[in-house]
Amino acid sequence: MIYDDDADLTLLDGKTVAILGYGSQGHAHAQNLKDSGVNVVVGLRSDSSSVAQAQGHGFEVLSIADAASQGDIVMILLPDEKHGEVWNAEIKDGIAEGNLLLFGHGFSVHYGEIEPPAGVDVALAAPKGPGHLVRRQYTEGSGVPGLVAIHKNETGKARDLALAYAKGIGCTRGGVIETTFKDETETDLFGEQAVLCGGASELVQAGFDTLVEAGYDPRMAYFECLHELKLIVDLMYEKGLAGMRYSISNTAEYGDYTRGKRVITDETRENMRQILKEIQDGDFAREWIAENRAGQENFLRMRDEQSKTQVETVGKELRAQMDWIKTDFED
Ligand SMILES: NC(=O)C1=CN([C@@H]2O[C@H](COP(=O)(O)OP(=O)(O)OC[C@H]3O[C@@H](n4cnc5c(N)ncnc54)[C@H](OP(=O)(O)O)[C@@H]3O)[C@@H](O)[C@H]2O)C=CC1
Ligand SMILES: CC[C@](O)(C(C)=O)C(=O)O
Ligand SMILES: [Mg+2]
Ligand SMILES: [Mg+2]
Repeated sequence: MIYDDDADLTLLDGKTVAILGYGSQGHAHAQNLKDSGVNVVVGLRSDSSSVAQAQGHGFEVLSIADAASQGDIVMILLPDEKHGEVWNAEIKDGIAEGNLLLFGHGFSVHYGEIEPPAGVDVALAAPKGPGHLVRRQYTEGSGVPGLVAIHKNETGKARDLALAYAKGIGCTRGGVIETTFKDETETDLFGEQAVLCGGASELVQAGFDTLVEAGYDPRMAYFECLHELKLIVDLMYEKGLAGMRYSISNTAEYGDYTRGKRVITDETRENMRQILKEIQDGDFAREWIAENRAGQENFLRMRDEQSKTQVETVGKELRAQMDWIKTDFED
C-alpha cells in the first residue's frame, strides 16, 4: 500500500495539470489539486454547461485542445465512450513528448480506443469512489482510496508523478495500490456491474417490488430496502461484515446466514463469473462502444425508464423531508 508519506507532491511544483472534463471526477480532481497547491487549468468544449461552474471555482477554462497542449500532465476525465473521438479530434496533437497523459479509468487504453504516441508517459490514477465523494472526503480531511498503474514510462518519471497526482487528489490518505491498466479496468467494470451499481440496484429494486407486490406500504418498502441499506453499509465500511453483524439483532444475523445464500445463489455466482468473462474477453466493451456508435438509444431509454420507477418517486418525497440528506450535487 502507498500512503501520503510514500508520495512527493512537490514533484508537481512548476507543472501545469490540465483536467479535461469537469463532471463527477473532473470537478473533484481539479479542486482537490488546486487546494493541494497545484497549478490546474480545465479543458471543456465551449458550449459545456460546466464552464461557468469551473470558472466560479476559480479555474482558467480553455478549449480541450488548448488545455491538452498547455498541460505538462493531462488528465482525461471525459466519459469513457467519448475518449476515442475527442482524443483524435482535439487531444492527441497537443500532447508533447515527455509529458504525462493520465486517465481516471483504463477502459479506452485497455480496449484500444486510444493509442498514445511514442515518447509520452501514460498512467492512471483511479479513485475507488464516485467523484462527488472524492471531493467531499478531501474537504473533510479524509480521502477515497485509489489505484495507480503505469502503461508507458518513457521518461522514467511516470510512477512518481502519478503518485504525486494521487496524493494531490487525496487518494494516498485512504491508500493507493499499484496495479496494471488491465486489472484496474476489469475489476472496476466487474465491481460496478455485479456489485456496486448493477447488483446493488437490482437487489434494492427486487426487495422493494417484493414488499409492494405483497401489499405493504411503498414508503415502508423504501425505508427497509433502500434507506436502511446505507446505514447497514456504513457499518460494513467502518467495521467489516462481522462488525455490521455485531450491531444487528441475533434474529437478523441468523436470517442473514440462512437466507442470504437463497438470494445470492450458485446461479448468481455463475452469472457473476460470466459477467467477468465478458469483461475480460472484451464483449462488454464491444457492446458499449457499439451502443454509442448507434447513438445510445437503448442506454437513454433505460435511463429514462429507471428514473420513473415507484422506488424513485417514493424516495424523492421521503428524502425531501430529511433536510440532512444532500439532495443535489452542488460542490
Ligand atoms: N464517475 C465517477 O465517479 C468515476 C469515473 N471514473 C472515470 O472518470 C472518467 C470521467 O467520468 P465521469 O467523471 O463520470 O464523467 P462525467 O460524465 O461526469 O463528466 C464528463 C465531462 O466531460 C465533458 N464531456 C462529455 N462529452 C464530451 C465531449 N464529447 N467532448 C468534450 N467534453 C465532453 C462533460 O462536459 P459537457 O458535456 O458539459 O461538455 C463533463 O465535463 C471516466 O474515464 C470514468 O470511467 C473513474 C472513477 C469513478
Ligand atoms: C462504481 C462506479 C464507478 O466505477 C465508480 C464510481 O467507481 C464509475 O465508473 O463511476
Ligand atoms: Mg469504480
Ligand atoms: Mg467505473
